[in-house]
Amino acid sequence: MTNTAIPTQAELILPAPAKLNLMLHILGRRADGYHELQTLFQFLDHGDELGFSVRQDGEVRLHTPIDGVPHDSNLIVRAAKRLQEASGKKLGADIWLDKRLPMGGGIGGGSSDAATTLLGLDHLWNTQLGEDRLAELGLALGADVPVFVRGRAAFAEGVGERLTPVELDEPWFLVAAPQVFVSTAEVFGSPELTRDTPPIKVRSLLAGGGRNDCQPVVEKRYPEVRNALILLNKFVQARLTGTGACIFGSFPNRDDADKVARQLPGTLPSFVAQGRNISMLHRRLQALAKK
Ligand SMILES: C[C@@](CO)(OP(=O)(O)O)[C@H](O)COP(=O)(O)OP(=O)(O)OC[C@H]1O[C@@H](n2ccc(N)nc2=O)[C@H](O)[C@@H]1O
Ligand SMILES: Nc1ncnc2c1ncn2[C@@H]1O[C@H](COP(=O)(O)OP(=O)(O)O)[C@@H](O)[C@H]1O
Repeated sequence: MTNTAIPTQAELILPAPAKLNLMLHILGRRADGYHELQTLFQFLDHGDELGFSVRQDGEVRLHTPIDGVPHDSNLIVRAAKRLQEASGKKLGADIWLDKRLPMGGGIGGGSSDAATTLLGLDHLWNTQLGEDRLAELGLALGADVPVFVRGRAAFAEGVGERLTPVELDEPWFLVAAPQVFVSTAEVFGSPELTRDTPPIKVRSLLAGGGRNDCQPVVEKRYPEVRNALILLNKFVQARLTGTGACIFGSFPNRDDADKVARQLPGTLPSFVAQGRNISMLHRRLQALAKK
């Protein structure tokens, strides 16, 4: 397949997969206002794609702008510059992005782009920083970046930085994207948000259960999300990922998920993808390391 967003001269092309929060509990609020969470992350085999080439002049240039996101605020550029600082490398990069994931949807596109940039440039610049340091750099960019750097499905605690890898089933998911922007800050700032869910052990979670504590708040404040949940719930148990707006349901095989996708209205864009315990990014990097 040709990729028009990424030119053939790119030295390295890597995926930036989406994630789902299969459950998300809010345990409390810290002194700095951030919320303590317990959440279960799994990757999808669907995502953005990034192309990278080394520049000798030290400049970082993203050639595919995102509407509404200034060049230097893009998480890709911020990740590249943090890596330059931390590694002391004088090299730069030309970067291209094929944006396929809906933005601000709770499926982690921006965080995943940042992690792919950290790992892609770590490879091309040969920084030798190691995964722990890269995850630390990622955390400074966003709470969801470390799980993408580690690349293993995980039970996350704290604000998402304490990760316990888990082995989950890998079902097919139908992910639908209500056409509304949900503000993460608004959801966490809502007086009606449940903030006192008791902590659970990863073992009991894997036995089934869990919910998304943000869902009632988002359903109440965003009718587009509530209506999409009502619709998808006619076919499968539907749930919010992160703070939304995306919702998902799981299926034992691709055909069943596709059948439901075909019955959704054109006003509710969706995609079908398989859950993955090892991210596509890590699979690709492992394959490169073997060459
Ligand atoms: C809750 C999750 C679950 O995956 O939601 P999604 O972004 O994926 O939907 C993430 O951890 C989101 O992390 P992150 O992406 O870093 O959050 P930001 O957009 O920076 O947060 C915006 C605002 O939400 C609040 N916030 C965010 C995360 C958190 N654990 N507690 C909070 O109180 C803070 O007020 C923060 O300023
Ligand atoms: N490379 C990027 N891709 C997507 N969003 C980005 C990027 N860089 C910065 N952003 C900003 O981050 C916000 C959240 O993006 P995203 O990661 O897609 O959502 P979520 O955190 O809900 O999963 C966007 O609305 C945008 O303003």
